[in-house]
Amino acid sequence: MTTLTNSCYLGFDFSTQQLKVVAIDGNLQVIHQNNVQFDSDLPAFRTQGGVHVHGDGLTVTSPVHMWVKALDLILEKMKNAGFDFSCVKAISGSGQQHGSVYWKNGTRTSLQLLDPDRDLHSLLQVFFAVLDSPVWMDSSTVKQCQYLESAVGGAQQLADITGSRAYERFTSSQIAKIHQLQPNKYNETERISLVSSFAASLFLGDYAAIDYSDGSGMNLMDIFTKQWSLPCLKATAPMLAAKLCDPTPSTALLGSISSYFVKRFGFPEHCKVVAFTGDNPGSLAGMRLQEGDIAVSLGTSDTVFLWITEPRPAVEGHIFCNPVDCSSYMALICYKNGSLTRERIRNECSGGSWESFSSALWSTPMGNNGSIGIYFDVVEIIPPAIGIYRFDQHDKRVDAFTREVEIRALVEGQFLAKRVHAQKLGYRIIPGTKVLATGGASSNKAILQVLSDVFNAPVYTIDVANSACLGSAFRAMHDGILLLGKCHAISEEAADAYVLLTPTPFI
Ligand SMILES: Nc1ncnc2c1ncn2[C@@H]1O[C@H](COP(=O)(O)OP(=O)(O)O)[C@@H](O)[C@H]1O
Ligand SMILES: O=C(CO)[C@@H](O)[C@H](O)COP(=O)(O)O
Repeated sequence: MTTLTNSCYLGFDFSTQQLKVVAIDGNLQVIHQNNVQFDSDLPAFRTQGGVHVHGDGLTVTSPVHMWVKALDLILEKMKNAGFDFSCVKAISGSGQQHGSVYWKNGTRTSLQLLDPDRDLHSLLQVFFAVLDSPVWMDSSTVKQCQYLESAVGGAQQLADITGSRAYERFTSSQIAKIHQLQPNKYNETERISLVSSFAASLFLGDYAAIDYSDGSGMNLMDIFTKQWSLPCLKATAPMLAAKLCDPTPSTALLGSISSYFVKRFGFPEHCKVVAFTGDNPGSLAGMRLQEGDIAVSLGTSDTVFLWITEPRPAVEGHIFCNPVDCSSYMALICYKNGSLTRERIRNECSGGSWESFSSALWSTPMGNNGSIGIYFDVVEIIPPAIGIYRFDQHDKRVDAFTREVEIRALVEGQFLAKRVHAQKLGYRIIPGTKVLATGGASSNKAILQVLSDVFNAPVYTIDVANSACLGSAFRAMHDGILLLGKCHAISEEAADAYVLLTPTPFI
Protein backbone atom coordinates (compact mmCIF):
# COMPACT_ATOMS: atom_id res chain seq x y z
CA MET A 1 0.00 0.00 0.00
CA THR A 2 1.26 3.52 -0.78
CA THR A 3 2.24 5.59 2.23
CA LEU A 4 0.69 9.04 2.11
CA THR A 5 2.99 10.65 4.66
CA ASN A 6 1.90 14.21 4.12
CA SER A 7 -1.80 13.69 4.54
CA CYS A 8 -3.76 13.22 7.68
CA TYR A 9 -7.39 13.22 8.72
CA LEU A 10 -8.92 14.26 12.02
CA GLY A 11 -11.90 12.78 13.84
CA PHE A 12 -13.32 14.58 16.90
CA ASP A 13 -15.82 13.25 19.42
CA PHE A 14 -17.75 15.64 21.66
CA SER A 15 -19.03 12.97 24.05
CA THR A 16 -20.55 13.19 27.53
CA GLN A 17 -17.44 13.35 29.68
CA GLN A 18 -14.75 14.54 27.31
CA LEU A 19 -13.69 15.86 23.94
CA LYS A 20 -11.43 13.46 22.08
CA VAL A 21 -9.50 13.58 18.83
CA VAL A 22 -7.78 10.96 16.68
CA ALA A 23 -5.54 11.70 13.68
CA ILE A 24 -4.92 9.02 11.06
CA ASP A 25 -2.52 9.03 8.15
CA GLY A 26 -3.30 7.99 4.58
CA ASN A 27 -2.76 4.34 5.55
CA LEU A 28 -5.42 4.47 8.28
CA GLN A 29 -2.73 4.37 10.98
CA VAL A 30 -3.40 6.37 14.13
CA ILE A 31 -0.68 9.04 14.43
CA HIS A 32 -2.04 11.20 17.24
CA GLN A 33 -4.67 11.00 20.00
CA ASN A 34 -5.62 13.64 22.53
CA ASN A 35 -8.45 14.50 24.86
CA VAL A 36 -9.87 17.08 27.23
CA GLN A 37 -11.73 15.77 30.29
CA PHE A 38 -14.50 18.23 31.11
CA ASP A 39 -14.52 17.72 34.91
CA SER A 40 -10.78 17.78 35.52
CA ASP A 41 -9.41 19.92 32.65
CA LEU A 42 -12.17 22.55 32.82
CA PRO A 43 -13.05 22.64 36.56
CA ALA A 44 -14.49 26.18 36.33
CA PHE A 45 -17.63 24.70 34.73
CA ARG A 46 -18.19 22.52 37.83
CA THR A 47 -19.57 19.52 35.95
CA GLN A 48 -19.74 15.99 37.29
CA GLY A 49 -19.28 13.47 34.54
CA GLY A 50 -19.53 16.36 32.05
CA VAL A 51 -23.03 17.41 33.14
CA HIS A 52 -25.08 19.34 35.69
CA VAL A 53 -27.93 17.38 37.28
CA HIS A 54 -30.52 19.97 38.36
CA GLY A 55 -32.45 20.04 41.66
CA ASP A 56 -35.41 18.07 40.26
CA GLY A 57 -33.07 15.14 39.60
CA LEU A 58 -34.52 14.90 36.07
CA THR A 59 -33.15 17.90 34.21
CA VAL A 60 -29.60 17.32 32.96
CA THR A 61 -27.64 19.92 31.00
CA SER A 62 -24.09 20.78 29.95
CA PRO A 63 -22.72 24.32 29.54
CA VAL A 64 -22.36 25.05 25.84
CA HIS A 65 -19.36 27.30 26.60
CA MET A 66 -17.59 24.30 28.13
CA TRP A 67 -17.68 22.51 24.78
CA VAL A 68 -16.32 25.63 23.05
CA LYS A 69 -13.52 25.99 25.60
CA ALA A 70 -12.73 22.29 25.27
CA LEU A 71 -12.14 22.81 21.55
CA ASP A 72 -9.76 25.72 22.25
CA LEU A 73 -7.90 23.54 24.74
CA ILE A 74 -7.60 20.39 22.66
CA LEU A 75 -6.23 22.33 19.68
CA GLU A 76 -3.70 24.06 21.97
CA LYS A 77 -2.71 20.66 23.40
CA MET A 78 -2.20 19.31 19.90
CA LYS A 79 -0.11 22.35 18.94
CA ASN A 80 2.02 21.98 22.09
CA ALA A 81 2.54 18.30 21.25
CA GLY A 82 3.97 19.38 17.88
CA PHE A 83 1.00 18.30 15.78
CA ASP A 84 1.34 19.67 12.24
CA PHE A 85 -2.09 21.06 11.27
CA SER A 86 -0.87 21.89 7.75
CA CYS A 87 -1.11 18.17 6.84
CA VAL A 88 -4.82 17.88 7.63
CA LYS A 89 -6.73 17.18 4.43
CA ALA A 90 -10.15 16.73 6.02
CA ILE A 91 -11.92 16.59 9.36
CA SER A 92 -15.13 15.10 10.62
CA GLY A 93 -16.54 14.33 14.02
CA SER A 94 -19.29 13.12 16.23
CA GLY A 95 -21.18 14.22 19.32
CA GLN A 96 -23.24 12.74 22.10
CA GLN A 97 -26.65 12.20 20.56
CA HIS A 98 -29.89 14.18 21.14
CA GLY A 99 -28.32 17.20 22.94
CA SER A 100 -29.15 20.61 21.44
CA VAL A 101 -27.52 24.03 21.03
CA TYR A 102 -29.44 27.31 20.52
CA TRP A 103 -27.66 29.97 18.43
CA LYS A 104 -28.82 33.53 19.02
CA ASN A 105 -30.28 35.70 16.26
CA GLY A 106 -27.53 37.32 14.19
CA THR A 107 -24.68 35.03 15.22
CA ARG A 108 -24.28 33.40 11.83
CA THR A 109 -22.52 36.46 10.40
CA SER A 110 -20.25 36.75 13.44
CA LEU A 111 -19.35 33.05 13.15
CA GLN A 112 -18.09 33.74 9.63
CA LEU A 113 -15.80 36.57 10.80
CA LEU A 114 -13.98 35.31 13.88
CA ASP A 115 -10.77 37.11 14.88
CA PRO A 116 -7.93 34.54 14.73
CA ASP A 117 -5.99 36.37 17.45
CA ARG A 118 -8.55 35.41 20.08
CA ASP A 119 -9.75 32.04 21.37
CA LEU A 120 -13.20 30.72 20.51
CA HIS A 121 -14.38 30.82 24.11
CA SER A 122 -13.92 34.58 24.36
CA LEU A 123 -15.28 35.20 20.84
CA LEU A 124 -18.47 33.15 21.29
CA GLN A 125 -19.49 34.59 24.69
CA VAL A 126 -22.76 36.09 23.41
CA PHE A 127 -23.58 33.58 20.67
CA PHE A 128 -26.04 31.33 22.49
CA ALA A 129 -29.65 31.97 23.54
CA VAL A 130 -29.60 28.97 25.90
CA LEU A 131 -26.41 28.52 27.93
CA ASP A 132 -27.29 25.15 29.47
CA SER A 133 -27.79 22.68 26.67
CA PRO A 134 -30.14 19.79 27.39
CA VAL A 135 -28.30 16.48 26.98
CA TRP A 136 -29.18 12.81 26.52
CA MET A 137 -29.30 12.10 30.28
CA ASP A 138 -32.29 14.43 30.72
CA SER A 139 -35.63 12.83 31.57
CA SER A 140 -37.67 15.91 32.46
CA THR A 141 -39.93 15.98 29.39
CA VAL A 142 -42.57 13.31 30.07
CA LYS A 143 -45.43 15.74 29.33
CA GLN A 144 -43.94 16.89 26.03
CA CYS A 145 -43.47 13.24 25.00
CA GLN A 146 -47.10 12.40 25.78
CA TYR A 147 -48.27 15.39 23.76
CA LEU A 148 -46.10 14.49 20.76
CA GLU A 149 -47.29 10.88 20.69
CA SER A 150 -50.94 11.84 20.93
CA ALA A 151 -50.51 14.52 18.24
CA VAL A 152 -49.34 11.96 15.67
CA GLY A 153 -51.73 9.17 16.66
CA GLY A 154 -49.76 7.18 19.25
CA ALA A 155 -46.38 5.74 20.14
CA GLN A 156 -46.21 3.21 17.30
CA GLN A 157 -47.29 5.83 14.75
CA LEU A 158 -44.51 8.13 15.92
CA ALA A 159 -42.04 5.25 15.69
CA ASP A 160 -43.28 4.45 12.17
CA ILE A 161 -42.35 7.99 11.11
CA THR A 162 -39.27 8.86 13.15
CA GLY A 163 -37.86 5.40 14.05
CA SER A 164 -38.62 5.82 17.77
CA ARG A 165 -41.56 6.42 20.05
CA ALA A 166 -41.25 9.65 22.07
CA TYR A 167 -38.24 9.59 24.40
CA GLU A 168 -37.54 12.25 27.02
CA ARG A 169 -33.96 12.78 25.87
CA PHE A 170 -34.87 13.14 22.18
CA THR A 171 -34.59 16.65 20.80
CA SER A 172 -38.24 17.30 19.92
CA SER A 173 -39.42 17.18 23.52
CA GLN A 174 -36.38 19.17 24.68
CA ILE A 175 -37.11 21.91 22.13
CA ALA A 176 -40.80 21.88 23.11
CA LYS A 177 -39.83 22.31 26.78
CA ILE A 178 -37.59 25.29 25.98
CA HIS A 179 -40.32 26.86 23.86
CA GLN A 180 -42.88 26.38 26.68
CA LEU A 181 -40.75 27.39 29.67
CA GLN A 182 -38.39 29.92 28.11
CA PRO A 183 -40.31 31.39 25.15
CA ASN A 184 -38.03 34.43 24.97
CA LYS A 185 -34.99 32.24 24.55
CA TYR A 186 -36.75 30.19 21.89
CA ASN A 187 -37.69 33.36 20.03
CA GLU A 188 -34.13 34.68 20.31
CA THR A 189 -32.87 31.50 18.59
CA GLU A 190 -32.15 31.60 14.87
CA ARG A 191 -30.69 28.11 14.57
CA ILE A 192 -30.91 24.90 16.59
CA SER A 193 -28.03 22.44 16.23
CA LEU A 194 -27.38 19.00 17.64
CA VAL A 195 -24.09 18.66 19.53
CA SER A 196 -22.61 17.10 16.38
CA SER A 197 -23.74 19.82 13.96
CA PHE A 198 -22.83 22.52 16.51
CA ALA A 199 -19.25 21.19 16.55
CA ALA A 200 -19.18 21.03 12.74
CA SER A 201 -20.42 24.66 12.66
CA LEU A 202 -17.41 25.79 14.70
CA PHE A 203 -15.01 24.28 12.17
CA LEU A 204 -17.03 25.43 9.17
CA GLY A 205 -17.50 29.00 10.40
CA ASP A 206 -21.13 28.71 9.41
CA TYR A 207 -24.18 26.75 10.47
CA ALA A 208 -23.70 23.09 9.56
CA ALA A 209 -26.69 20.97 8.58
CA ILE A 210 -27.89 18.15 10.83
CA ASP A 211 -27.01 14.79 9.25
CA TYR A 212 -29.61 12.07 8.62
CA SER A 213 -28.19 9.63 11.14
CA ASP A 214 -27.96 11.93 14.17
CA GLY A 215 -31.15 13.66 12.96
CA SER A 216 -32.91 10.31 13.47
CA GLY A 217 -32.49 10.80 17.23
CA MET A 218 -34.80 13.82 17.40
CA ASN A 219 -38.34 12.41 16.98
CA LEU A 220 -38.59 15.02 14.21
CA MET A 221 -37.27 13.44 11.01
CA ASP A 222 -39.08 10.96 8.79
CA ILE A 223 -36.39 8.28 8.56
CA PHE A 224 -37.77 7.03 5.22
CA THR A 225 -38.14 10.33 3.32
CA LYS A 226 -35.23 11.88 5.28
CA GLN A 227 -37.15 15.14 5.62
CA TRP A 228 -38.53 16.82 8.73
CA SER A 229 -41.98 15.43 9.47
CA LEU A 230 -44.59 18.20 9.35
CA PRO A 231 -46.85 16.73 12.08
CA CYS A 232 -43.83 16.32 14.38
CA LEU A 233 -42.57 19.86 13.71
CA LYS A 234 -46.07 21.21 14.36
CA ALA A 235 -46.42 19.28 17.63
CA THR A 236 -43.05 20.55 18.88
CA ALA A 237 -42.80 24.32 18.46
CA PRO A 238 -43.66 27.10 15.98
CA MET A 239 -41.32 28.20 13.19
CA LEU A 240 -39.17 25.14 13.86
CA ALA A 241 -38.36 24.16 10.25
CA ALA A 242 -36.63 27.53 9.74
CA LYS A 243 -34.55 27.03 12.89
CA LEU A 244 -33.44 23.54 11.85
CA CYS A 245 -32.91 23.94 8.07
CA ASP A 246 -32.85 20.85 5.87
CA PRO A 247 -31.04 17.73 7.07
CA THR A 248 -28.15 16.45 4.96
CA PRO A 249 -26.70 13.01 4.14
CA SER A 250 -24.20 11.87 6.79
CA THR A 251 -21.68 11.52 3.96
CA ALA A 252 -22.03 15.17 2.85
CA LEU A 253 -19.04 17.37 2.27
CA LEU A 254 -20.04 20.59 4.04
CA GLY A 255 -17.29 22.84 2.73
CA SER A 256 -13.80 24.05 3.61
CA ILE A 257 -12.56 24.82 7.10
CA SER A 258 -13.13 28.38 8.33
CA SER A 259 -10.33 30.90 7.79
CA TYR A 260 -10.15 31.25 11.61
CA PHE A 261 -8.50 27.80 11.89
CA VAL A 262 -6.29 28.42 8.86
CA LYS A 263 -4.87 31.60 10.38
CA ARG A 264 -4.77 30.53 14.03
CA PHE A 265 -3.53 26.93 13.72
CA GLY A 266 -2.19 26.61 10.16
CA PHE A 267 -4.81 24.24 8.70
CA PRO A 268 -4.64 24.23 4.87
CA GLU A 269 -7.20 26.54 3.24
CA HIS A 270 -8.73 23.60 1.37
CA CYS A 271 -9.06 21.33 4.39
CA LYS A 272 -12.53 19.77 4.02
CA VAL A 273 -15.22 19.47 6.65
CA VAL A 274 -17.34 16.31 6.28
CA ALA A 275 -20.72 16.20 8.06
CA PHE A 276 -20.48 15.38 11.77
CA THR A 277 -22.81 12.70 13.16
CA GLY A 278 -23.86 11.07 16.46
CA ASP A 279 -21.29 9.22 18.55
CA ASN A 280 -23.01 5.86 18.09
CA PRO A 281 -23.31 6.26 14.30
CA GLY A 282 -19.65 7.39 14.34
CA SER A 283 -18.76 4.19 16.18
CA LEU A 284 -20.61 2.10 13.62
CA ALA A 285 -18.23 3.52 11.02
CA GLY A 286 -15.16 3.21 13.26
CA MET A 287 -15.83 -0.39 14.21
CA ARG A 288 -16.29 -1.41 10.59
CA LEU A 289 -19.52 -3.06 11.54
CA GLN A 290 -20.92 -5.57 9.07
CA GLU A 291 -24.46 -6.77 8.76
CA GLY A 292 -24.79 -9.66 11.25
CA ASP A 293 -22.36 -8.18 13.80
CA ILE A 294 -23.55 -6.65 17.03
CA ALA A 295 -21.76 -3.66 18.60
CA VAL A 296 -21.74 -2.92 22.32
CA SER A 297 -20.54 0.54 23.33
CA LEU A 298 -19.53 0.96 26.98
CA GLY A 299 -19.07 4.75 27.20
CA THR A 300 -20.96 6.87 29.74
CA SER A 301 -24.09 5.24 28.38
CA ASP A 302 -24.12 1.61 27.35
CA THR A 303 -25.53 1.07 23.87
CA VAL A 304 -26.11 -1.92 21.63
CA PHE A 305 -26.39 -1.38 17.91
CA LEU A 306 -26.70 -3.29 14.67
CA TRP A 307 -26.46 -2.59 10.93
CA ILE A 308 -29.84 -3.41 9.41
CA THR A 309 -31.39 -3.22 5.96
CA GLU A 310 -35.04 -3.85 6.79
CA PRO A 311 -36.09 -1.39 9.48
CA ARG A 312 -39.14 -2.29 11.54
CA PRO A 313 -39.67 0.53 14.03
CA ALA A 314 -41.11 -0.61 17.36
CA VAL A 315 -42.04 0.99 20.66
CA GLU A 316 -38.84 -0.36 22.21
CA GLY A 317 -35.47 0.67 20.77
CA HIS A 318 -34.56 3.08 18.01
CA ILE A 319 -34.03 2.95 14.26
CA PHE A 320 -31.57 5.51 12.89
CA CYS A 321 -30.52 6.19 9.30
CA ASN A 322 -27.19 4.48 8.65
CA PRO A 323 -24.26 6.94 8.65
CA VAL A 324 -22.19 5.21 5.96
CA ASP A 325 -24.75 3.68 3.60
CA CYS A 326 -27.77 5.84 2.81
CA SER A 327 -29.91 2.84 1.84
CA SER A 328 -29.36 1.05 5.18
CA TYR A 329 -30.31 1.72 8.79
CA MET A 330 -28.99 1.03 12.27
CA ALA A 331 -30.98 -0.30 15.23
CA LEU A 332 -29.93 0.95 18.67
CA ILE A 333 -30.83 0.43 22.30
CA CYS A 334 -29.43 2.80 24.94
CA TYR A 335 -29.01 2.30 28.70
CA LYS A 336 -28.44 5.12 31.19
CA ASN A 337 -27.16 2.86 33.98
CA GLY A 338 -23.89 2.00 32.27
CA SER A 339 -20.40 3.14 33.27
CA LEU A 340 -21.57 5.44 36.06
CA THR A 341 -23.33 2.54 37.79
CA ARG A 342 -20.26 0.34 37.34
CA GLU A 343 -18.19 3.16 38.86
CA ARG A 344 -20.51 3.34 41.88
CA ILE A 345 -20.26 -0.40 42.52
CA ARG A 346 -16.49 -0.23 41.94
CA ASN A 347 -16.25 2.49 44.60
CA GLU A 348 -18.43 0.61 47.07
CA CYS A 349 -17.16 -2.92 46.51
CA SER A 350 -13.57 -2.62 45.31
CA GLY A 351 -12.16 0.55 46.86
CA GLY A 352 -12.40 2.56 43.65
CA SER A 353 -9.99 0.29 41.78
CA TRP A 354 -10.79 -1.22 38.39
CA GLU A 355 -8.09 -3.81 39.07
CA SER A 356 -9.89 -5.11 42.16
CA PHE A 357 -13.19 -4.90 40.29
CA SER A 358 -11.69 -7.09 37.56
CA SER A 359 -10.20 -9.52 40.09
CA ALA A 360 -13.68 -10.01 41.56
CA LEU A 361 -14.98 -10.87 38.09
CA TRP A 362 -12.15 -13.32 37.44
CA SER A 363 -12.60 -14.96 40.86
CA THR A 364 -16.34 -15.62 40.59
CA PRO A 365 -17.90 -18.27 38.32
CA MET A 366 -19.86 -17.57 35.17
CA GLY A 367 -23.55 -17.53 36.24
CA ASN A 368 -22.62 -16.29 39.74
CA ASN A 369 -24.01 -19.51 41.32
CA GLY A 370 -27.49 -18.26 40.47
CA SER A 371 -27.25 -14.80 42.06
CA ILE A 372 -28.48 -12.03 39.81
CA GLY A 373 -29.09 -8.30 40.16
CA ILE A 374 -30.69 -5.32 38.44
CA TYR A 375 -29.05 -1.98 39.23
CA PHE A 376 -30.94 1.12 38.09
CA ASP A 377 -29.45 4.10 39.97
CA VAL A 378 -31.39 6.47 37.71
CA VAL A 379 -34.58 5.83 35.75
CA GLU A 380 -33.57 3.43 32.99
CA ILE A 381 -34.65 3.91 29.38
CA ILE A 382 -35.57 0.28 28.71
CA PRO A 383 -37.41 -0.56 30.93
CA PRO A 384 -38.39 2.83 32.42
CA ALA A 385 -37.70 1.66 35.99
CA ILE A 386 -35.51 2.61 38.95
CA GLY A 387 -34.17 0.72 41.96
CA ILE A 388 -31.82 -2.08 42.97
CA TYR A 389 -33.11 -5.65 42.87
CA ARG A 390 -31.08 -8.69 43.97
CA PHE A 391 -32.16 -12.32 43.74
CA ASP A 392 -30.36 -15.38 45.12
CA GLN A 393 -30.14 -18.84 43.55
CA HIS A 394 -33.66 -19.64 44.80
CA ASP A 395 -35.07 -16.53 43.06
CA LYS A 396 -35.62 -15.03 46.49
CA ARG A 397 -35.19 -11.25 46.75
CA VAL A 398 -32.27 -10.40 49.06
CA ASP A 399 -30.94 -7.10 50.41
CA ALA A 400 -27.24 -7.63 49.85
CA PHE A 401 -24.57 -9.79 48.23
CA THR A 402 -20.94 -10.22 49.13
CA ARG A 403 -18.75 -7.71 47.29
CA GLU A 404 -17.51 -10.15 44.64
CA VAL A 405 -21.00 -11.51 43.98
CA GLU A 406 -22.35 -7.94 43.73
CA ILE A 407 -19.79 -7.02 41.08
CA ARG A 408 -20.55 -10.08 38.94
CA ALA A 409 -24.30 -9.68 39.44
CA LEU A 410 -24.08 -6.12 38.14
CA VAL A 411 -22.05 -6.89 35.03
CA GLU A 412 -23.91 -10.11 34.14
CA GLY A 413 -27.26 -8.36 34.71
CA GLN A 414 -26.28 -5.47 32.43
CA PHE A 415 -25.23 -7.79 29.61
CA LEU A 416 -28.18 -10.17 30.01
CA ALA A 417 -30.53 -7.20 29.52
CA LYS A 418 -28.67 -6.24 26.35
CA ARG A 419 -28.91 -9.77 24.96
CA VAL A 420 -32.62 -10.07 25.73
CA HIS A 421 -33.42 -6.65 24.22
CA ALA A 422 -31.32 -7.28 21.10
CA GLN A 423 -33.12 -10.58 20.58
CA LYS A 424 -36.47 -8.85 21.01
CA LEU A 425 -35.40 -6.49 18.21
CA GLY A 426 -34.97 -9.55 16.03
CA TYR A 427 -31.25 -10.14 16.49
CA ARG A 428 -30.23 -13.81 16.35
CA ILE A 429 -27.01 -15.12 17.86
CA ILE A 430 -25.78 -17.72 15.43
CA PRO A 431 -22.44 -19.45 14.84
CA GLY A 432 -20.20 -16.74 13.37
CA THR A 433 -21.79 -13.93 15.37
CA LYS A 434 -19.22 -11.34 16.43
CA VAL A 435 -19.69 -8.91 19.30
CA LEU A 436 -17.64 -5.74 18.76
CA ALA A 437 -16.98 -3.73 21.92
CA THR A 438 -15.96 -0.09 22.26
CA GLY A 439 -16.05 2.82 24.75
CA GLY A 440 -14.08 3.44 27.96
CA ALA A 441 -14.99 0.16 29.68
CA SER A 442 -13.99 -1.91 26.64
CA SER A 443 -10.40 -1.60 27.86
CA ASN A 444 -11.36 -3.96 30.73
CA LYS A 445 -10.82 -7.59 29.71
CA ALA A 446 -12.69 -9.03 32.70
CA ILE A 447 -15.80 -7.08 31.67
CA LEU A 448 -15.39 -8.23 28.06
CA GLN A 449 -15.08 -11.84 29.19
CA VAL A 450 -18.48 -11.57 30.87
CA LEU A 451 -19.85 -10.02 27.66
CA SER A 452 -18.50 -12.95 25.66
CA ASP A 453 -19.97 -15.47 28.12
CA VAL A 454 -23.40 -13.85 28.21
CA PHE A 455 -23.64 -13.57 24.41
CA ASN A 456 -21.90 -16.93 23.96
CA ALA A 457 -19.96 -15.34 21.12
CA PRO A 458 -16.45 -14.02 20.55
CA VAL A 459 -15.91 -10.39 21.53
CA TYR A 460 -13.58 -8.18 19.51
CA THR A 461 -12.33 -4.80 20.53
CA ILE A 462 -10.03 -2.41 18.72
CA ASP A 463 -7.01 -0.90 20.43
CA VAL A 464 -8.41 2.61 19.86
CA ALA A 465 -11.17 2.52 22.49
CA ASN A 466 -12.79 5.55 20.94
CA SER A 467 -14.27 4.15 17.78
CA ALA A 468 -16.47 7.25 17.33
CA CYS A 469 -13.34 9.38 16.81
CA LEU A 470 -11.75 6.78 14.60
CA GLY A 471 -14.94 6.41 12.56
CA SER A 472 -15.01 10.17 12.10
CA ALA A 473 -11.42 10.18 10.89
CA PHE A 474 -12.29 7.37 8.41
CA ARG A 475 -15.34 9.33 7.28
CA ALA A 476 -13.19 12.43 6.81
CA MET A 477 -10.68 10.48 4.76
CA HIS A 478 -13.26 9.02 2.42
CA ASP A 479 -15.20 12.30 2.09
CA GLY A 480 -17.86 10.44 4.02
CA ILE A 481 -18.47 8.21 0.99
CA LEU A 482 -17.48 4.82 2.27
CA LEU A 483 -18.76 1.39 2.82
CA LEU A 484 -16.42 0.55 5.64
CA GLY A 485 -18.72 -2.20 6.81
CA LYS A 486 -18.02 -3.95 3.55
CA CYS A 487 -14.43 -3.07 2.67
CA HIS A 488 -12.63 -3.02 6.02
CA ALA A 489 -14.60 -5.73 7.76
CA ILE A 490 -13.05 -7.51 10.70
CA SER A 491 -11.91 -10.89 9.53
CA GLU A 492 -10.11 -13.66 11.36
CA GLU A 493 -6.97 -12.73 9.38
CA ALA A 494 -7.13 -9.15 10.62
CA ALA A 495 -7.57 -10.32 14.19
CA ASP A 496 -4.09 -9.16 15.21
CA ALA A 497 -5.43 -5.60 15.23
CA TYR A 498 -8.08 -6.61 17.73
CA VAL A 499 -8.24 -8.04 21.19
CA LEU A 500 -10.32 -11.20 21.02
CA LEU A 501 -12.07 -12.94 23.91
CA THR A 502 -14.00 -16.16 23.47
CA PRO A 503 -16.70 -17.64 25.70
CA THR A 504 -15.46 -19.54 28.76
CA PRO A 505 -15.86 -23.27 28.04
CA PHE A 506 -18.40 -25.12 30.19
CA ILE A 507 -16.66 -27.65 32.44
N1 LIG B 1 -10.55 0.01 33.17
C1 LIG B 1 -11.84 0.34 33.13
N2 LIG B 1 -12.77 -0.58 33.48
C2 LIG B 1 -14.09 -0.28 33.41
N3 LIG B 1 -14.57 0.91 33.01
C3 LIG B 1 -13.70 1.87 32.64
C4 LIG B 1 -12.30 1.63 32.67
N4 LIG B 1 -11.67 2.76 32.24
C5 LIG B 1 -12.66 3.67 31.95
N5 LIG B 1 -13.87 3.14 32.19
C6 LIG B 1 -15.20 3.78 32.06
O1 LIG B 1 -15.26 4.47 30.85
C7 LIG B 1 -16.17 5.56 31.02
C8 LIG B 1 -15.88 6.63 29.98
O2 LIG B 1 -15.99 6.06 28.72
P1 LIG B 1 -15.89 6.97 27.43
O3 LIG B 1 -16.16 6.09 26.24
O4 LIG B 1 -14.60 7.71 27.42
O5 LIG B 1 -17.09 7.97 27.73
P2 LIG B 1 -17.78 9.12 26.86
O6 LIG B 1 -17.37 8.87 25.42
O7 LIG B 1 -19.24 8.92 27.10
O8 LIG B 1 -17.30 10.44 27.41
C9 LIG B 1 -15.93 6.06 32.43
O9 LIG B 1 -17.13 6.59 32.99
C10 LIG B 1 -15.40 4.82 33.16
O10 LIG B 1 -16.35 4.30 34.06
O1 LIG C 1 -28.44 8.71 24.15
C1 LIG C 1 -27.59 8.03 23.62
C2 LIG C 1 -27.88 7.21 22.42
O2 LIG C 1 -29.24 7.22 22.08
C3 LIG C 1 -26.19 8.04 24.18
O3 LIG C 1 -25.47 6.93 23.74
C4 LIG C 1 -25.46 9.34 23.86
O4 LIG C 1 -25.14 9.38 22.49
C5 LIG C 1 -24.24 9.53 24.75
O5 LIG C 1 -23.16 8.73 24.38
P1 LIG C 1 -21.83 8.46 25.26
O6 LIG C 1 -21.25 9.78 25.64
O7 LIG C 1 -22.24 7.62 26.41
O8 LIG C 1 -20.94 7.70 24.29
